[in-house]
Amino acid sequence: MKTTTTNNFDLITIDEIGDNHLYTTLETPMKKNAHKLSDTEKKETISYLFREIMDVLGLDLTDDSLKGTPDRVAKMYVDEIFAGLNPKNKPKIALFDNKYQYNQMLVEKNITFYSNCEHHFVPIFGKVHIAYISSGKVIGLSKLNRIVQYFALRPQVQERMTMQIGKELQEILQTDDVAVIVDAKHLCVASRGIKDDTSATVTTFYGGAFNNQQKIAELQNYLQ
Ligand SMILES: Nc1nc2c(ncn2[C@@H]2O[C@H](COP(=O)(O)OP(=O)(O)OP(=O)(O)O)[C@@H](O)[C@H]2O)c(=O)[nH]1
Ligand SMILES: [Zn+2]
Repeated sequence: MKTTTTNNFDLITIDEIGDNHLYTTLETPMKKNAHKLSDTEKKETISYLFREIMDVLGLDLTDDSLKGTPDRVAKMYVDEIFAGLNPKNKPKIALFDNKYQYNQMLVEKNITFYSNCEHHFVPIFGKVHIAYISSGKVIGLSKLNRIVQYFALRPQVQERMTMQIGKELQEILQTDDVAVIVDAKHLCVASRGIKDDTSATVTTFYGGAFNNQQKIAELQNYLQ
């Protein structure tokens, strides 16, 4: 087991857990060879299995409204709401030189995201706010949204998604000076279980210069 320390976080790299898991604490836990099936094969299998679930629930799969649902769900999982599980869908990032030497924080706020809770497979949704200070490169604004979507389109927990976005941006932008704030509603809390539809969950990632009360206060000011 290797331990690496970056910013405030201890990243524990666990090389092998059991027979078929290979992940770090920051990565979405994936089994080995997760992508050896083609997208078509994944959809065929999911459709078959979802049909079984519907059948067990007693639904009439000959009904014209229900009969296409297994295929719809399979397509939605693979092509849409879980597309971020497949590295081939990672966005291509355009960086530009910071020729204008803009040296203050850039804040992209209110990025809408929809994800799904990995414990219950029901939606998590809300806003992501991102800030960074350039170390020489600037990123195309829309790419910030695309990075958020990539990590959101997986079964998630909010803490991991927040960290994944923050670490990815630090790597791409070659700077520690990155902040990520996620403000989200969890339908597993709102629509079932405890059924609290007023609470929200806030998670933060403050790297480098953002580990500073003044910087955090400045950022909070822009978010009001
Ligand atoms: N920390 C964290 N917990 C989450 C997140 N999404 C869902 N959860 C929680 O995961 C927990 C799973 O708890 P369990 O007791 O195994 O599941 P459960 O019996 O369905 O729990 P209830 O939701 O309390 O009915 C619940 O407390 C959820 O609220 C997340 O993003 N982060
Ligand atoms: Zn949940």
